[in-house]
Amino acid sequence: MRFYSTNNSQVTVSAEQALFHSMPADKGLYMPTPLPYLGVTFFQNIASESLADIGFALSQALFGDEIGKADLEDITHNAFSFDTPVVELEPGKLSVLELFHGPSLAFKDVGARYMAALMSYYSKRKDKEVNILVATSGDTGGAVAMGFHNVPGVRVSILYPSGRVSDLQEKQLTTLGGNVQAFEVDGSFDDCQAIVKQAFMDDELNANLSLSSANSINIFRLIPQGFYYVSAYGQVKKYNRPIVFSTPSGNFGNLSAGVMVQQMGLPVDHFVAATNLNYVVPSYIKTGIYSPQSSVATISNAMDVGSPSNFIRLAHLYGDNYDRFKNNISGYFYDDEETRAGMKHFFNMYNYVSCPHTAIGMMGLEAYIRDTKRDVVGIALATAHPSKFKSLVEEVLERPVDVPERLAVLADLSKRSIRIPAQYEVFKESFLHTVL
Ligand SMILES: N[C@@H](CCOP(=O)(O)O)C(=O)O
Repeated sequence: MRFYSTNNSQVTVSAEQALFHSMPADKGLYMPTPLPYLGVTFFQNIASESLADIGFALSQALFGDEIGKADLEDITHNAFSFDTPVVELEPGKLSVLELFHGPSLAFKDVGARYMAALMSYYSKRKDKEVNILVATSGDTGGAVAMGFHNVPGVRVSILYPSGRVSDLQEKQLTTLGGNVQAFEVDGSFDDCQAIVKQAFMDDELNANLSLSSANSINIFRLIPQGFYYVSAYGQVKKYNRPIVFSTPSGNFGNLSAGVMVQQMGLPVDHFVAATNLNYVVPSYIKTGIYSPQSSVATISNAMDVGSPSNFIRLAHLYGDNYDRFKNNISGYFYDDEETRAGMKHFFNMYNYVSCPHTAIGMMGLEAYIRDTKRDVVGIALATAHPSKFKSLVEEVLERPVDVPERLAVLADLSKRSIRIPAQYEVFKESFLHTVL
């Protein structure tokens, strides 16, 4: 498998180059070519395995010519020591796919840990330290910090918007130390993402350092996110009815990963893109006009993305055809008041405690089923453990929320961050000071 740039399909690079360079110099994003059609039978055969075994089977189908079987087995089994259960709220109709059983209690563990294992594999033959730059609106940072903590030959710098992540999310980014450092940016997630992207285009930085990204701009953060759609399919295929996934969305990597496995042959009937007030994609689906905006701060902060990086990937997956796009994805969005009401509704109705992002996915799914009156197996992706948003969830549901030990221990640790304005030159100077 090779990887082309969304800005120039003629130039392709190897998996290793796409992994370490993250972004092509022409400012596009890498896409796999060819995206193999593996067929429904392939997915039927692997879907009931563990997440690690699904990951292994798919990795072998995709990169088996580049990485040997035993190494791929190590990579996937090291990455996925947890599973992604489907919890049925209304059997055969409405379920949640719980993606928060990994170390950082968010779905990003899947991509971050796979990438970390892959980088460790390739890094053995590299002589230069790899500098991972990552922008986060909440969940990516924690998963990347934990996934790459103490990985030899790798240093991680996390940029996050000051005051716009939850307390426990911030602790995950700022307390590990060692090879992980955090930049607290006076700005939005989009400012953090713009700084990271500018760093990848900076000749001076690239001449001196080996820079890579662990955001979903890196195709290897995104590919493993397809594995859990397969796992979910394995858990509900017994119903033998059309499957609809509702994906809470911010940077749209999660949804792009789902569409990729669908195009490889996973039998998914339809997707719902569910967002908060950062609704540029639902708005595109409605109007055909794509118009990125400044991000709006909401209680579902991890989805506060006004200019989603992966829109371009989605457009490519549909051959830049608006009708194909809107026939396969429906869009729904919710403000904070509706999100709070949704969290209460799912608790009262099913005794299910959800984080605000998951509630948005569940509301989008309910709305799709109500609007279309289709008889489908609906699965909403549960992206983060509710305890990551402890104070909000407790306030909305008026009940205490249990915090798993691995998160609770962070509460008493002191944060260490480097505070900077949202200015590239200030970041660059400070970053160079820490890494050179
Ligand atoms: N929702 C994200 C924003 C970054 O998205 P990514 O998928 O590109 O890493 C977060 O939680 O940080």
